Amino acid sequence: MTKHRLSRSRLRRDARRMRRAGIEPMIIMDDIEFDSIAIVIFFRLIWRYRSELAPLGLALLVEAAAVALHISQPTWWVGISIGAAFLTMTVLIFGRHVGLSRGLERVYAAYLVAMIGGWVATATAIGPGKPPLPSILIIGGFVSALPWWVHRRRRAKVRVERKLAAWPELAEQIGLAGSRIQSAIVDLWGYRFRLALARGQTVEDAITKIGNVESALGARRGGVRIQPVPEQRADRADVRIIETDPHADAITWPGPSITSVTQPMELGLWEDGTPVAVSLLRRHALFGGVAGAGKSGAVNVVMGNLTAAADVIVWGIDLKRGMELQPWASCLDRIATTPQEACTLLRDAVAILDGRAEWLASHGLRVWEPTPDAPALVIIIDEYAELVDDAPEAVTYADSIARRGRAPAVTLLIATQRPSQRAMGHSAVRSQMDVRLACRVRERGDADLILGAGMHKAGWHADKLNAPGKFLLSAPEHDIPRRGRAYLLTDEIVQRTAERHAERRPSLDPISAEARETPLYAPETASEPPSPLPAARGRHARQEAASAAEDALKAALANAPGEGTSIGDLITATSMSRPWIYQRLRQLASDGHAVQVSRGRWRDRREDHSP
Ligand SMILES: Nc1ncnc2c1ncn2[C@@H]1O[C@H](COP(=O)(O)OP(=O)(O)OP(=O)(O)O)[C@@H](O)[C@H]1O
Repeated sequence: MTKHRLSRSRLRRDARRMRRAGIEPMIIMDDIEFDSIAIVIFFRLIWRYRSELAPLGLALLVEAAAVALHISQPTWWVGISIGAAFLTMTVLIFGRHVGLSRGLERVYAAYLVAMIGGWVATATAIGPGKPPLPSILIIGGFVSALPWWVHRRRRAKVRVERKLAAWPELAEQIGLAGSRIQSAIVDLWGYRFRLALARGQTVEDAITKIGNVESALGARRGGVRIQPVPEQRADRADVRIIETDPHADAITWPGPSITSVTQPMELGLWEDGTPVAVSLLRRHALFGGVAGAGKSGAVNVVMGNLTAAADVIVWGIDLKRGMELQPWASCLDRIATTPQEACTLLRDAVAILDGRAEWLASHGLRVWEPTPDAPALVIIIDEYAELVDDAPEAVTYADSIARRGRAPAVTLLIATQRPSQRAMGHSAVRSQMDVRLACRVRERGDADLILGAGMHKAGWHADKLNAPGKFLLSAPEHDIPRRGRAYLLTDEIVQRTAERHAERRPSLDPISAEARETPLYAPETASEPPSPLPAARGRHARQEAASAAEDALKAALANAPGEGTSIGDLITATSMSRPWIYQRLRQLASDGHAVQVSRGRWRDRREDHSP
């Protein structure tokens, strides 16, 4: 046999060529010891199966520790017992902070700590070889390892790790040579990883290779999605592998995803298993679809989230005698179940909107920033068509809120089966909806009614949705037709969530509360369309109105008698609302220009009469 001395780089090059030709290279050189190959293979196997072998490794470690402790420190068993008990409690109580998110996982980890601690303490005292300690270690260790071996998430993680370890080779075969996997996450529906592309490769290159990626990773057809990363780096791509269809069954609501109305809330999952997140801050929403398509289900998800946020108040109108919203009654600041109540509720909302708009204008502010002390107001109207039929005068208020409610954070969420012109009361409400969620509809035209003209033609096929809770979502951040499925809240979950959230609901801020008590537009005239506010007439007109009112206020204070003038007189003199008057009086008082003579009576500051 001729001896060949080959350089390593040459070997690697040849091996690569053979692989490309479909031959798995097997290089045997007579200067390599067979036993060293065996050792390498042995350690490779151990590394490959490290997760499955972890219990064995742990048992060996425990045995070694016990031998060492028994020989050197046999009296330490007391300290070890106390330490183990302490650690067991710590794992149970604080385990969630180290990744043990589920209760069962914490119990298992605590059980292991207690078992190992107890065994090591006993072995330290009497010696690890003393019966029955060896049999306890072997049998107890085996039994304790069973949950670890069968744990679904662990096995899925290991399977994905092994698959991704082969990526460099796979990437070379599918034309993405040089790309690297930066991080991977395994979840319920499959796994996803971030790909660092090689120099010169683009996300579009990766997208054109989707079929090859599916084949290389053994995924199902259509089971791989490749997208640019949110940070818009051209040399990175997010790859998602869907192994289980997330929409196959109802998806249980995982709990609220927001703590503030300023955050986007999760309504459900897209087909690729990623969450559907949408913001409702300063946006009106329309949920449509045939009876039984899941509108109320989607409203429940919104309720579950909004009631978890401390900076939003929710009012509800449910003319089906409260059938849909009643379970949330404890979290609703107000609920209307009759046409008359609905009308009053919407009229009050307009008064609040006006009060806030005026306050914003007088402070030179553009929008109402929700906080727990000054919460946003969301009005949920279930089956809007019933409101139109039973309380037509309420539509004027709804229209007003739809047109002017965004900046003062007074918004509508309307659910209706078919938002035709008639069902919407021939108002502009539908055109003002910023977020549109279409569940299944009967006819193509109905998709356009909910989502907007021409949407069906553009691929928004809400008539093809085939299960309750499935939807298409159109919003400023969602402009491509993708199917989502809403989370499902069972009646028990709704009840439990409402009970839990009821304690932490905010109340109306003073500006809004005062505006509601003293509406800018008197209730008698309420059924007429409200006249436009200064805020709606443009900046110049608003400034003029504000400065004229300011002058009138100062003049009224200057002309006030010694005992001061009443708030009612100031309202008459300025034609402004009570909150505006109070706010300006507070400001003038702190600047030293006005004084409160007695309760509700004010005048300007005069040297001779100063109190
Ligand atoms: N996200 C969902 N996942 C699975 N099933 C759902 C989902 N949403 C609703 N469903 C099922 O569909 C049924 C009807 O849903 P829902 O009451 O929400 O429909 P709807 O569109 O509000 O109907 P209606 O207009 O009559 O009030 C529910 O009882 C539930 O079983």
